[in-house]
Amino acid sequence: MMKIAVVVFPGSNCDIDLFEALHTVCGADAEYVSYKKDNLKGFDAVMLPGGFSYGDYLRCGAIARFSNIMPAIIEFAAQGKPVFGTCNGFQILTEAGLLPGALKQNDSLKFVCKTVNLIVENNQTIFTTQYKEKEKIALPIAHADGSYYADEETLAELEENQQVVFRYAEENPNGSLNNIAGITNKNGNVLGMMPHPERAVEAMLGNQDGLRLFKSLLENGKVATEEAVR
Ligand SMILES: NC(=O)CC[C@H](N)C(=O)O
Repeated sequence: MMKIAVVVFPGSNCDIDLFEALHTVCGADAEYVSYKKDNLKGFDAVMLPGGFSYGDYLRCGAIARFSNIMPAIIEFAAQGKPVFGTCNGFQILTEAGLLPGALKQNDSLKFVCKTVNLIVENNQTIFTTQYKEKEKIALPIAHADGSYYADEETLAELEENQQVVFRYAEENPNGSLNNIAGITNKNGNVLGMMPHPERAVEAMLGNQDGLRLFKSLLENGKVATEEAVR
């Protein structure tokens, strides 16, 4: 079974949701890993939770990116192993240079907390095979800095390589360019997204649209990891 690291930074507040989605709901082998650690030995995938790491001082994710654990995450990603970041996790991945572009303050200059519709633009990533192509799903968002920005050249490249995985459907809640809600790196093994799939995994709570993201990874991730180390 895949072993998944849930990295905890000072100020993370979605780490428990992420852990429970993996462990309790999916029955996966998940483990909390402190930002103080300097290695990811024995893990097959790494997940960065949402929250307010270092109180969002300077810029969201800008301080967390200098944590002890980051060189190990960068190396892990370079080996082609699965790395996932939601919300603040996405911000940390862009700050660390593992994903292109940046997350700016929402156009409204307000914190936005609601459920939005998304289109699954790429269901061929290791994180999305259980969705249908162009499927419309609903996921919660909760952020102040979710406006995706990249220069024109980078945007064109993202579109051409099918790196845009999730796009806001009818309504763009934050001003993201090209309605981008989630992207992968060129290799497809690093996914960052502003919406929170871990908050939509239980029928009792009214939405299970996030569940298939974790199930996709659990189904495909082990293969991806084995291919990466070969
Ligand atoms: N839920 C989150 O991870 C929020 C991320 C970040 N603190 C923001 O407000 O943009």
